[in-house]
Order: sequence, then C-alpha cells, then structure tokens
Amino acid sequence: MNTLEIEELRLTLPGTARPVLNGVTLAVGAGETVALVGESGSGKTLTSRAALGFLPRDAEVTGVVRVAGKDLLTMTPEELRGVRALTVSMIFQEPRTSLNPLRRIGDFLTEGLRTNLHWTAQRAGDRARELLDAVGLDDRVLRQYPHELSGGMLQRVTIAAALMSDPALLLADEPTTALDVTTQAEIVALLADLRTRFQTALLFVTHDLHLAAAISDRVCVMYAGRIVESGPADALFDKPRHPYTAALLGSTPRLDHPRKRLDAISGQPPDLRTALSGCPFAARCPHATDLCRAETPASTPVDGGTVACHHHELLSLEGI
Ligand SMILES: Nc1ncnc2c1ncn2[C@@H]1O[C@H](COP(=O)(O)OP(=O)(O)OP(=O)(O)O)[C@@H](O)[C@H]1O
Repeated sequence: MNTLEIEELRLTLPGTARPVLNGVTLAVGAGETVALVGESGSGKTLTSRAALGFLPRDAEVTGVVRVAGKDLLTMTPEELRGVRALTVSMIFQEPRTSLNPLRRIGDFLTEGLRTNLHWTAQRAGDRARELLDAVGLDDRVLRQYPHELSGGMLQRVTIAAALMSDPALLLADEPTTALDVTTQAEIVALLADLRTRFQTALLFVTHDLHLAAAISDRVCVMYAGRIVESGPADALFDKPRHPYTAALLGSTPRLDHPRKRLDAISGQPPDLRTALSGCPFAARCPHATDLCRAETPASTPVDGGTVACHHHELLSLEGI
C-alpha cells in the first residue's frame, strides 16, 4: 500500500476562472521520496498541505487524499488531528516561524508526544535526545531558546520535531529556501540520510528540478495546477518528455555546470483569473500546434511514469 495517494484532486477557490488544482494524481510509496516540482503558483504547496488535510476553508474540493489507506477528505476534525499528530509531519520553509520564541527547544520537541500519546517527560526527553543526535545536534540544545540557534540548526530541530512521532509520511515544503547555500547542501544531505535511516516516505516540494533529482526516487512536475510529467528522477532528468520539464531543466543553475548558459522560460504561467482551454503550457511552448491550443492533453502512462503532452512521442524521438 502507498503511504500517500492523491487521486484526481480538484480544488476551486471563489473568484477564480479555473481550478487551482486540476485533477492532481500522485502517490508516494512506503519509504519512497517523491519531489513535487514547479514554478511559483503552480499549486505545490496546496497539494502538499492537502496531504495534511489542510485545505482553504472556502475551497470547493473533489477527489481523494489517502494517507496509509484512509481518506483525509472524509475524516472528522478529531480524526484529522490524530493524523497530523502521529502519521504525517511537515517541515516548513522558514524554521523560525514554526517555533515559539519563548519556549525552550526541549519543550517544543517533547510536547506533541506528551500531549497526544501521554508519554512521560523522561520517555519523551530520551526520544528527543535520540533525534537530536540523528540530526547532528548536541543535546545541550534542549535547554536553549530558538534565538540562540542559527537558521541551519533550527531547521535541524524542526526536522527532529517532525520525526518525533515516527510518522509514516514527511512533507518538506522548500525546506532549504531560507538557508545559505552551504547549509542548504547540509540539510539536503541530512534529509537523504534520515529517509533511509527512518524509512519515512517523503514528499519534497521545490522549484529546483536539479535539487529534486538529487534527493528523490521519483519526480512529479506541476504546471498550472496539473501534474504534466512524472517519472523516475534520473530518467526524467536525462530524457524529459514534456517541453515544460525540458524548459525547467534548461533554466535552473547546476552545481556541476555553474557557468552553463541558462535559458529563461519565456512568458508567465497563467494566473488564476485566466480560464484555460487546451494545453496550459501551449502559450509558452516552442512546439505548440493548433491541437495543443484546442485540446487539453490527457495524462498518459509512459515507461515508469506519465506525461500530458500531445506531441511527447515525436518530441522524445527528436530529443527535446
Ligand atoms: N487560500 C488561498 N486563497 C486564494 N488563493 C490561494 C490560496 N492559497 C493559494 N492560493 C493561490 O493558488 C495558487 C497556487 O498556490 P501554491 O501556494 O500551492 O503555489 P506554489 O506552487 O506552492 O507556489 P510557491 O512556490 O510560490 O509557494 C497561487 O496562485 C496562490 O496565489
């Protein structure tokens, strides 16, 4: 059984001309890391928050969001609280905003298990020390306050906190964006190490396709509320099938080719006030034809993944 299954998730917000999520389907297997990649506004955060059962209050939602076999969209608030406390944890972009500045790190780490599972202070403290060690921090941190730690140390603390309940699924939403480049690399290496050590499924949200390929088993590429391509990370990286994936690869700096010329993707992603017909990427795609502008391509299974492009077979042959 997959740890996370999202099927045909469609989410519409009031006052918009099209759904902000438009039939998102993705799965994360037990212990697997899947990256969700796309430009700002493509719907990555809304998708990952849906895996915690957090949806905008005024949204119209259809589809299925199953965690460990149970559909979050039909759960009672009480059941949802249980899932968030024990089964799914989230690591946020900016660690400082997820910690209370007035509370010691030790209290922050242990309060969930003490409240939700009624663990004793001793037992929860032992678990906190074990996890601080796993994330490379000394247990003196337990007595410190957030302002005494650097951004990188705080992100390690929030990762330890996310793992305290031994969750089946970890959601990481741009967890390195607020950090400097060296610390970013350390946090990515740490997450890669922890996912094998703790066997936690990980959904990693990022706008950086190279980072996604480095950390994940599979990648889902999002554009305008849809998954336009998914597949094994190395295959998608070596041989993208969707013109948008190819364009994203060409526009992201690479650590191994820092001087390579970058090609910006021309145009802007469509905003939510624009109704879309046809392929959502057609207006920016160098390969678009009348068919693309008229008909929305369905997501089609291909070797180990999916692609939603009318011309993917031809483009794969030509090597986009
Ligand atoms: N509660 C909300 N009310 C209105 N619009 C929203 C709400 N939440 C998200 N949106 C809009 O939905 C779209 C998708 O948002 P989302 O945060 O999922 O994008 P994203 O891909 O994560 O982008 P970023 O990388 O900038 O965080 C955006 O246009 C955003 O402005």
